[in-house]
Amino acid sequence: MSNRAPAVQARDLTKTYPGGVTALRGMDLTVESGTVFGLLGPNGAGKSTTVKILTTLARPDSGTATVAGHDVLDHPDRVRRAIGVVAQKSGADPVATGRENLRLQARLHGLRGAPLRERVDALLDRFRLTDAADRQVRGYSGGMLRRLDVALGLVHRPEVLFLDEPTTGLDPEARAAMWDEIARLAGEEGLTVLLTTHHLEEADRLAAHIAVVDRGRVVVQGTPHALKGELRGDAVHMELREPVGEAGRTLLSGALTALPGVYEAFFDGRRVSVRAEDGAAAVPALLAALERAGAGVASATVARPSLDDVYLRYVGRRYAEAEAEAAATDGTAGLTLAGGAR
Ligand SMILES: Nc1ncnc2c1ncn2[C@@H]1O[C@H](COP(=O)(O)OP(=O)(O)OP(=O)(O)O)[C@@H](O)[C@H]1O
Repeated sequence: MSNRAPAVQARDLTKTYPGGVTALRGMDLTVESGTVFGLLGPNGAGKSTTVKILTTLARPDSGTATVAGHDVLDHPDRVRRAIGVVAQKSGADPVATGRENLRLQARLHGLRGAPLRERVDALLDRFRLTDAADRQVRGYSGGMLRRLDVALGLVHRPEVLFLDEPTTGLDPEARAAMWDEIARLAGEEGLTVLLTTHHLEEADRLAAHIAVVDRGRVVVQGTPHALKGELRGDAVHMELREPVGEAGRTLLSGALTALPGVYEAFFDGRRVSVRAEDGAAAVPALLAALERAGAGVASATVARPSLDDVYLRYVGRRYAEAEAEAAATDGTAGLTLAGGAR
């Protein structure tokens, strides 16, 4: 970890949109310089609103934030010079070529002549776009377009790069390639990357630190390893033959956690998840306890705790459930976990 000042610091940010939707309820964040930080949460958790405030596109109702040492409210122009922003939607001009897009961006940042050409060539090379440089962007694949977007965000050598859902809409191969690119950014260039994602696996793979966001605040943060490590033992997931009601859940929960070496039980429809000191050893007793309580079990699996289990532990519901809830409230198609909900 670096001993430089944090790249991003936010304290107690709140924001309620006109119409009464409260997006942030006391958001606190500290992002160390030179790291990849993941803001992880389901759709509607408040990630984009946080990024809008940190990139000076929105004002909080209360709270403070600094980015690259500059206060976002007092010195928005300094913040803008220090950051690169790659929005969810591409900012590239589809009828211009990749090179033209980069040249324009470089000119907007005051580059001219040889330094401009060198910077554009270096970025085309760095993001494997040299061969496609003189083709119109509208013919680019999803992966190429995302790489161009990141290159556009880096033209002026920002200290902090904001990546909003960097792999949404990419196929698995392009997503894996993008993950490599992002990992390289922080590793090689000392850049700080703040990425927002609702993709559990993405946060797990890329981020040195993760803040799990739910309903406008951070519920837990730490390294993915530490977060998973805090969950002692194994996760045992069981599928019941029938869903259980509220009263049944309390009863079953009591019966399960009374077993030796079993810590916690969570219910989600027909799914029951417990954490157990030794998952495999606990399964027979768990199955017997459920059968005794009249709940038949269709299947059981044992796994090491995942970020999904971390989410369940701190938020009290499954990640996919939170996504579905957000989609139902917003009317958006929020279920794009793409293999991440484990
Ligand atoms: N301009 C706006 N006006 C009113 N409500 C808004 C506006 N922008 C966001 N919201 C609401 O604020 C809440 C938080 O939204 P936000 O976009 O910050 O979440 P998010 O975690 O980034 O989700 P997503 O990935 O879908 O963007 C949501 O309930 C959303 O509907």
